[in-house]
Amino acid sequence: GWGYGATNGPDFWADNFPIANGPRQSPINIVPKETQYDPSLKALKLRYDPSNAKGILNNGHSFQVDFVDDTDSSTLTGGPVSGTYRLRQFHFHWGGSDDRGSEHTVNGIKFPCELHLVHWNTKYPSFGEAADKPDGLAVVGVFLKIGAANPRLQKVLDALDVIKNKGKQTTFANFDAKTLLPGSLDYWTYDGSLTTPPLLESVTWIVLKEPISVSPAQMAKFRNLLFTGEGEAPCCMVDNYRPPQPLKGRQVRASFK
Ligand SMILES: CC(C)NC[C@H](O)COc1ccc(S(N)(=O)=O)cc1
Ligand SMILES: [Zn+2]
Repeated sequence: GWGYGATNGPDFWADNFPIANGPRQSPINIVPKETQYDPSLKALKLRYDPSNAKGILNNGHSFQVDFVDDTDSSTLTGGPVSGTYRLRQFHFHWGGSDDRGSEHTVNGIKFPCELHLVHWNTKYPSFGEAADKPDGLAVVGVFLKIGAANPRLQKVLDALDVIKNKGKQTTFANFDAKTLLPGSLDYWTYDGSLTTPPLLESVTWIVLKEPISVSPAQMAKFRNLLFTGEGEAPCCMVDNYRPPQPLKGRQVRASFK
Protein backbone atom coordinates (compact mmCIF):
# COMPACT_ATOMS: atom_id res chain seq x y z
CA GLY A 1 0.00 0.00 0.00
CA TRP A 2 0.89 3.69 -0.24
CA GLY A 3 3.30 5.28 2.21
CA TYR A 4 6.14 7.76 2.39
CA GLY A 5 9.01 5.44 1.43
CA ALA A 6 11.33 5.40 -1.59
CA THR A 7 9.09 2.94 -3.45
CA ASN A 8 5.56 3.89 -2.30
CA GLY A 9 5.86 7.59 -1.49
CA PRO A 10 4.12 10.71 -2.92
CA ASP A 11 5.79 10.34 -6.35
CA PHE A 12 4.06 6.93 -6.79
CA TRP A 13 0.58 7.84 -5.51
CA ALA A 14 -0.72 8.82 -8.97
CA ASP A 15 -0.33 5.18 -10.08
CA ASN A 16 -3.30 4.15 -7.93
CA PHE A 17 -4.85 7.57 -7.29
CA PRO A 18 -4.76 9.52 -10.59
CA ILE A 19 -6.44 12.50 -8.88
CA ALA A 20 -2.93 13.09 -7.47
CA ASN A 21 -2.42 15.19 -10.65
CA GLY A 22 -5.81 16.92 -10.31
CA PRO A 23 -6.66 20.63 -10.38
CA ARG A 24 -7.08 21.21 -6.63
CA GLN A 25 -4.42 19.15 -4.85
CA SER A 26 -2.90 19.86 -1.43
CA PRO A 27 -0.68 20.92 0.19
CA ILE A 28 0.59 24.11 -1.50
CA ASN A 29 3.31 26.67 -0.93
CA ILE A 30 1.69 29.83 0.44
CA VAL A 31 3.27 33.08 -0.81
CA PRO A 32 1.72 35.76 1.42
CA LYS A 33 2.48 38.57 -1.05
CA GLU A 34 0.44 36.68 -3.69
CA THR A 35 -2.58 36.10 -1.42
CA GLN A 36 -5.56 38.43 -1.55
CA TYR A 37 -7.05 39.94 1.61
CA ASP A 38 -10.81 39.27 1.48
CA PRO A 39 -12.75 41.59 3.83
CA SER A 40 -15.86 39.45 3.32
CA LEU A 41 -14.20 36.48 5.08
CA LYS A 42 -15.74 35.90 8.51
CA ALA A 43 -13.91 35.17 11.73
CA LEU A 44 -13.28 31.49 12.28
CA LYS A 45 -15.46 30.03 15.03
CA LEU A 46 -14.15 26.81 16.61
CA ARG A 47 -16.19 25.39 19.49
CA TYR A 48 -14.83 22.10 20.82
CA ASP A 49 -16.30 20.04 23.67
CA PRO A 50 -13.49 18.16 25.51
CA SER A 51 -15.87 15.33 26.39
CA ASN A 52 -16.10 14.42 22.68
CA ALA A 53 -12.51 13.12 22.64
CA LYS A 54 -12.68 9.34 22.19
CA GLY A 55 -9.38 7.64 21.33
CA ILE A 56 -5.89 7.90 19.89
CA LEU A 57 -4.76 5.61 17.07
CA ASN A 58 -1.54 4.84 15.17
CA ASN A 59 -2.96 4.33 11.65
CA GLY A 60 0.41 3.49 10.08
CA HIS A 61 0.71 6.90 8.36
CA SER A 62 0.34 9.25 11.36
CA PHE A 63 -1.48 9.12 14.66
CA GLN A 64 -4.88 10.63 15.12
CA VAL A 65 -7.11 11.65 18.02
CA ASP A 66 -10.71 10.71 17.15
CA PHE A 67 -13.81 12.52 18.37
CA VAL A 68 -17.44 11.50 18.83
CA ASP A 69 -19.13 13.33 15.96
CA ASP A 70 -22.79 12.27 16.34
CA THR A 71 -23.90 15.72 17.57
CA ASP A 72 -23.02 19.36 16.89
CA SER A 73 -21.00 19.73 20.11
CA SER A 74 -17.56 20.20 18.49
CA THR A 75 -17.90 22.39 15.42
CA LEU A 76 -16.29 24.80 12.98
CA THR A 77 -18.51 27.60 11.70
CA GLY A 78 -17.81 31.01 10.12
CA GLY A 79 -14.48 31.54 8.41
CA PRO A 80 -14.70 30.78 4.68
CA VAL A 81 -17.39 28.12 5.07
CA SER A 82 -21.16 28.26 5.19
CA GLY A 83 -23.02 25.86 7.42
CA THR A 84 -21.68 23.71 10.22
CA TYR A 85 -18.73 21.35 10.11
CA ARG A 86 -18.13 18.77 12.85
CA LEU A 87 -14.71 17.89 14.29
CA ARG A 88 -13.88 14.28 13.34
CA GLN A 89 -10.19 13.93 14.24
CA PHE A 90 -6.89 15.70 14.44
CA HIS A 91 -3.46 14.39 13.43
CA PHE A 92 0.02 15.62 12.59
CA HIS A 93 2.70 15.43 9.88
CA TRP A 94 6.38 15.78 10.78
CA GLY A 95 9.98 15.36 9.60
CA GLY A 96 12.98 13.25 10.51
CA SER A 97 14.71 16.46 11.58
CA ASP A 98 13.62 19.98 12.51
CA ASP A 99 14.31 21.38 8.98
CA ARG A 100 11.28 19.65 7.42
CA GLY A 101 7.96 18.03 8.22
CA SER A 102 5.12 20.42 7.40
CA GLU A 103 2.94 19.89 4.32
CA HIS A 104 2.06 23.50 3.61
CA THR A 105 5.05 25.84 3.32
CA VAL A 106 5.23 29.64 3.57
CA ASN A 107 7.55 31.37 1.08
CA GLY A 108 9.11 27.91 0.61
CA ILE A 109 9.82 27.56 4.34
CA LYS A 110 9.09 24.15 5.87
CA PHE A 111 8.10 23.90 9.52
CA PRO A 112 9.10 20.81 11.57
CA CYS A 113 5.48 19.76 12.06
CA GLU A 114 1.90 20.57 11.01
CA LEU A 115 -1.35 19.84 12.88
CA HIS A 116 -4.55 19.10 10.94
CA LEU A 117 -7.99 19.41 12.56
CA VAL A 118 -10.42 17.59 10.25
CA HIS A 119 -14.10 18.62 10.08
CA TRP A 120 -17.00 17.43 7.87
CA ASN A 121 -20.02 19.33 6.52
CA THR A 122 -23.20 18.37 8.33
CA LYS A 123 -25.24 18.93 5.17
CA TYR A 124 -24.07 15.34 4.52
CA PRO A 125 -25.04 12.39 6.77
CA SER A 126 -21.50 11.35 7.74
CA PHE A 127 -17.76 11.94 7.32
CA GLY A 128 -17.63 9.12 4.77
CA GLU A 129 -20.42 10.70 2.73
CA ALA A 130 -18.88 14.16 2.99
CA ALA A 131 -15.31 13.07 2.15
CA ASP A 132 -15.84 13.02 -1.65
CA LYS A 133 -17.96 16.20 -2.02
CA PRO A 134 -16.37 19.46 -3.18
CA ASP A 135 -17.61 21.23 0.01
CA GLY A 136 -17.48 18.15 2.18
CA LEU A 137 -14.51 18.80 4.48
CA ALA A 138 -12.77 21.71 6.19
CA VAL A 139 -9.29 21.17 7.62
CA VAL A 140 -7.61 23.69 9.91
CA GLY A 141 -3.83 23.55 9.54
CA VAL A 142 -1.58 24.79 12.33
CA PHE A 143 2.21 25.07 11.96
CA LEU A 144 4.46 23.98 14.81
CA LYS A 145 7.80 25.78 15.16
CA ILE A 146 10.77 24.87 17.36
CA GLY A 147 10.83 26.78 20.63
CA ALA A 148 9.85 26.27 24.23
CA ALA A 149 8.15 23.02 25.14
CA ASN A 150 4.40 23.28 24.55
CA PRO A 151 2.56 22.02 27.66
CA ARG A 152 -0.67 21.69 25.63
CA LEU A 153 0.94 18.93 23.54
CA GLN A 154 2.12 16.90 26.53
CA LYS A 155 -1.07 14.85 27.10
CA VAL A 156 -1.03 13.80 23.42
CA LEU A 157 2.70 13.01 23.44
CA ASP A 158 2.47 11.01 26.67
CA ALA A 159 -0.09 8.72 25.04
CA LEU A 160 2.27 7.81 22.18
CA ASP A 161 4.24 5.20 24.14
CA VAL A 162 1.27 2.82 24.11
CA ILE A 163 0.48 3.28 20.39
CA LYS A 164 4.04 2.86 19.06
CA ASN A 165 3.05 0.36 16.35
CA LYS A 166 0.64 0.57 13.41
CA GLY A 167 -2.86 -0.47 14.43
CA LYS A 168 -2.40 0.29 18.14
CA GLN A 169 -5.03 2.47 19.78
CA THR A 170 -6.06 3.48 23.27
CA THR A 171 -8.76 5.57 24.91
CA PHE A 172 -8.15 9.32 24.98
CA ALA A 173 -10.79 11.10 27.00
CA ASN A 174 -11.46 14.66 28.01
CA PHE A 175 -9.12 16.59 25.74
CA ASP A 176 -9.78 20.18 24.68
CA ALA A 177 -8.48 20.54 21.11
CA LYS A 178 -8.90 24.33 21.44
CA THR A 179 -5.79 24.34 23.65
CA LEU A 180 -3.74 23.41 20.56
CA LEU A 181 -4.68 26.63 18.77
CA PRO A 182 -2.46 29.76 18.64
CA GLY A 183 -3.59 33.12 20.04
CA SER A 184 -4.59 34.49 16.63
CA LEU A 185 -7.04 32.74 14.29
CA ASP A 186 -5.89 34.81 11.28
CA TYR A 187 -5.83 32.41 8.32
CA TRP A 188 -5.20 31.77 4.65
CA THR A 189 -7.84 29.73 2.81
CA TYR A 190 -8.01 27.91 -0.53
CA ASP A 191 -9.82 24.99 -2.18
CA GLY A 192 -7.79 21.78 -1.93
CA SER A 193 -7.69 18.08 -1.20
CA LEU A 194 -6.79 15.39 1.28
CA THR A 195 -2.99 15.30 1.42
CA THR A 196 -2.93 11.49 1.60
CA PRO A 197 -4.64 8.90 -0.57
CA PRO A 198 -7.44 8.89 -1.62
CA LEU A 199 -6.43 12.58 -2.21
CA LEU A 200 -10.11 13.53 -2.61
CA GLU A 201 -10.67 17.14 -3.76
CA SER A 202 -13.13 17.87 -0.98
CA VAL A 203 -11.24 20.13 1.44
CA THR A 204 -11.64 23.82 2.19
CA TRP A 205 -8.20 24.47 3.67
CA ILE A 206 -7.90 26.99 6.51
CA VAL A 207 -4.19 27.45 7.36
CA LEU A 208 -3.50 29.58 10.43
CA LYS A 209 -0.81 32.22 10.06
CA GLU A 210 0.46 31.98 13.68
CA PRO A 211 2.36 28.81 14.61
CA ILE A 212 2.34 27.10 18.00
CA SER A 213 5.58 26.00 19.67
CA VAL A 214 7.12 22.55 20.09
CA SER A 215 10.48 21.70 21.68
CA PRO A 216 13.16 19.44 20.17
CA ALA A 217 12.52 16.90 22.94
CA GLN A 218 8.82 16.90 22.11
CA MET A 219 9.62 16.42 18.40
CA ALA A 220 11.71 13.39 19.36
CA LYS A 221 8.55 11.80 20.82
CA PHE A 222 6.73 12.10 17.46
CA ARG A 223 9.74 10.43 15.83
CA ASN A 224 9.58 7.53 18.31
CA LEU A 225 6.43 6.20 16.64
CA LEU A 226 6.69 3.42 14.03
CA PHE A 227 5.07 3.10 10.58
CA THR A 228 5.30 -0.67 11.11
CA GLY A 229 3.21 -3.15 13.03
CA GLU A 230 4.34 -5.28 15.98
CA GLY A 231 6.62 -8.09 14.82
CA GLU A 232 7.62 -6.29 11.60
CA ALA A 233 11.09 -4.81 11.06
CA PRO A 234 10.68 -1.42 12.78
CA CYS A 235 10.57 1.71 10.57
CA CYS A 236 10.48 5.11 12.35
CA MET A 237 7.41 7.22 11.60
CA VAL A 238 9.11 10.32 10.17
CA ASP A 239 8.78 12.42 6.99
CA ASN A 240 5.06 11.57 6.70
CA TYR A 241 4.40 14.72 4.67
CA ARG A 242 3.40 15.31 1.05
CA PRO A 243 5.38 18.13 -0.63
CA PRO A 244 3.59 21.21 -2.06
CA GLN A 245 1.54 20.64 -5.23
CA PRO A 246 0.93 22.91 -8.27
CA LEU A 247 -1.44 25.81 -7.55
CA LYS A 248 -3.03 25.48 -11.05
CA GLY A 249 -4.51 28.95 -11.01
CA ARG A 250 -6.11 28.82 -7.56
CA GLN A 251 -6.50 31.98 -5.50
CA VAL A 252 -5.35 31.93 -1.88
CA ARG A 253 -7.32 34.39 0.25
CA ALA A 254 -6.22 35.98 3.53
CA SER A 255 -8.56 36.79 6.41
CA PHE A 256 -6.18 39.54 7.55
CA LYS A 257 -4.31 42.53 6.14
C1 LIG B 1 -12.57 8.34 2.03
C2 LIG B 1 -12.76 8.52 3.52
C3 LIG B 1 -14.03 7.86 4.00
N1 LIG B 1 -11.60 7.96 4.22
C4 LIG B 1 -10.53 8.97 4.27
C5 LIG B 1 -9.42 8.48 5.19
O1 LIG B 1 -9.95 8.35 6.50
C6 LIG B 1 -8.30 9.53 5.20
O2 LIG B 1 -8.88 10.74 5.68
C7 LIG B 1 -8.05 11.86 5.64
C8 LIG B 1 -8.45 12.97 6.39
C9 LIG B 1 -7.65 14.13 6.38
C10 LIG B 1 -6.46 14.15 5.63
S1 LIG B 1 -5.48 15.60 5.61
N2 LIG B 1 -3.95 15.18 5.81
O3 LIG B 1 -5.63 16.18 4.30
O4 LIG B 1 -5.92 16.43 6.73
C11 LIG B 1 -6.07 13.04 4.89
C12 LIG B 1 -6.88 11.88 4.89
ZN1 LIG C 1 -3.07 15.79 7.47
